Amino acid sequence: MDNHSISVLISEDELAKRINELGEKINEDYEGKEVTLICILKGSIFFTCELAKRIHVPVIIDFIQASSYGSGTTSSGTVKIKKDLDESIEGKDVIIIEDIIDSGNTLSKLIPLLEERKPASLEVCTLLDKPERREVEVNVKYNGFNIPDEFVVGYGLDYDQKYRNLPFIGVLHMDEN
Ligand SMILES: O=P(O)(O)OC[C@H]1O[C@H](OP(=O)(O)OP(=O)(O)O)[C@H](O)[C@@H]1O
Ligand code: HPA
Repeated sequence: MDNHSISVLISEDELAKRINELGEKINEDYEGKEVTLICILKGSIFFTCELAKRIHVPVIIDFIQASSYGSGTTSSGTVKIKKDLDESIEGKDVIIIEDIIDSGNTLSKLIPLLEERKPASLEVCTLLDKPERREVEVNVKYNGFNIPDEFVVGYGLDYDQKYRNLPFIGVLHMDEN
C-alpha cells in the first residue's frame, strides 16, 4: 500500500471563478450557434458538467473515452478508443473538453480522428495545462490554468481511479519510504 498526501493547488472557489470566465468566453464566441461538447471520459466529467451549466447557447453533450494512462502516473504514449461518440459531429461546432493536457498524446491522436468526421469547427477547452510536459503540440483555444509539472488529482482527475471526487485540484505527494 503506498503512502501519499494531497495538498490543495487550486481551490473550489478558484475553479468556479475560472470556469465562469471560460463559460462567458464560450457564450460570446458561439453566440447564435449550437455547440457540441465532447467530454473525454472519465476525467473531464466534472469540468464538462460545470462548464455546460454556464453556457447559454444550445448545448449537446457527447462522450468519448481514450485511454493512455494505466494505473500509475506516467503516460504509456499509446492511445486507445475505449468508447466512441454516440452521434455524428458532421457540420457541428464542436469543443473537446479535457481535464488536463500533459504530454499532449491523447489529444494529438483524438483531434485528427474527429477532424475526419467533418465538424464545422473543432476547438479544445482544457481545465488544466502542464506545458512543461508537452511531447506533442496541441492547439488549445480555452485553457483554465497552467500548472507546474506535478501529478494532480481531484475535480475528475484520478490516481489509480481514486480522488476524482475531490472538489479541488490537489498535488499528490508520494512518501519517500
Ligand atoms: O496529454 P496526455 O499526456 O495524453 O494526458 C492527458 C490525458 O490523460 C488523462 O486521461 P486518462 O487516460 O488517465 O483517463 P481518465 O480520464 O479516465 O483518467 C487525462 O484525463 C487526459 O485525457
Ligand atoms: O497530473 C495528472 N493527474 C491525473 N491524471 C493525469 N493524466 C495526465 N496527467 C495527469
